[in-house]
Amino acid sequence: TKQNMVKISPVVVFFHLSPFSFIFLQTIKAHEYPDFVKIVEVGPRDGLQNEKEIVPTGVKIQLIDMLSGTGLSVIEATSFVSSKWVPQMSDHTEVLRGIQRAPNVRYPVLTPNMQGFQDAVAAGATEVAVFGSASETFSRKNINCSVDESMLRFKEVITLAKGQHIPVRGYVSCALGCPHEGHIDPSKVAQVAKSLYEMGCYEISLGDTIGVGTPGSMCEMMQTVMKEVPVSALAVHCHDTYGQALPNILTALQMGVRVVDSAVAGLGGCPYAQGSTGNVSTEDVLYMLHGMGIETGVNLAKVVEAGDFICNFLCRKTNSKVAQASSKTL
Ligand SMILES: CC(C)(COP(=O)([O-])OP(=O)([O-])OC[C@H]1O[C@@H](n2cnc3c(N)ncnc32)[C@H](O)[C@@H]1OP(=O)([O-])[O-])[C@@H](O)C(=O)NCCC(=O)NCCSC(=O)C[C@@](C)(O)CC(=O)[O-]
Repeated sequence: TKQNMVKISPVVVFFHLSPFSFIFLQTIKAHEYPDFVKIVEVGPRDGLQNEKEIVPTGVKIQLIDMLSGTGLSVIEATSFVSSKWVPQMSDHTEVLRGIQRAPNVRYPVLTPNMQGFQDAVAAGATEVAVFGSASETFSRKNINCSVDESMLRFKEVITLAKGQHIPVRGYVSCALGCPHEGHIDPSKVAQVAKSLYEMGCYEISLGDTIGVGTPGSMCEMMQTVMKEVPVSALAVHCHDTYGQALPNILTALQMGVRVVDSAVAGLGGCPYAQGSTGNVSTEDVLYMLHGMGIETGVNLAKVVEAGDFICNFLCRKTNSKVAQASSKTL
């Protein structure tokens, strides 16, 4: 049963993967696994933003439309950032205007500042996300300003969004490590997450931008952040560089997280985080959750189809282990 899994899984996961197992086993307070987990699909944005060859707008639209028919309730569609910085997202307006919006699906877009927010709203955005960082160096390289300056920009965006009843999600990048600074103190993650939450972000997604975290560091970071932000408002966003994304997600679920970001076919990587590989794949997350008896409302086979579509276009093998396995067994 789910309850039994809660009892044994911390032992299995922490014993094998973390040198700090015993410390964390003492301190972790396992929650019962939830009946339902919300998946935030970030493939069309985080998945594609790092692609060197420009993906045609029609392909992006078709991918989003296919994902809209899978049962996903949130699909991050694009970002309203500078085309000079991220050319792949320069067709943001056309993408947002071109998709067939399904009635029960939300399509948030990234907006780093007022210009991005205004352009997004003009293109029809009804939900946005601001993205900060727990690393000072990453913040400068990613959005060209300090962490404190970014908070001032986000405050403006959030205030305006609130006035227009537009929900704002917040990201904290480098929550488990930075490509430039290495270790990031969990208290810094907690501080940025708290600021975003207090400014009015309804949900804070904690990003392991370069996929270096382990269940040990995830547990420590979550414990610190949960002192400042209610766990019901937290999501995890794991990249799979070191193959730790699923155990990290499982750890977050054990600690009460109920929202998981993932990308179809495990596409992705941040253009300002060299060496980081794709996001955890939506297919692998779904397979794990469904296997644990946790519902997501998402049809795995349809997500695999969407993954096939984009991988065929990119002439690339999927990063999803589940999609690879199912193509052999089907
Ligand atoms: C943030 C900016 C825009 C600041 O860019 P900047 O150059 O510092 O901006 P500026 O205010 O100095 O303006 C300079 C020029 O940029 C323009 N500009 C200014 N703002 C915008 C805008 N919103 N959209 C379009 N254009 C914009 C502005 O109009 C001006 O144009 P010019 O007069 O030179 O022709 C820039 O640094 C940028 O676009 N950075 C890219 C950030 C990005 O997309 N990173 C990847 C996403 S984050 C991520 O992947 C991590 C995440 C979320 O997935 C979680 C995780 O894994 O950790």
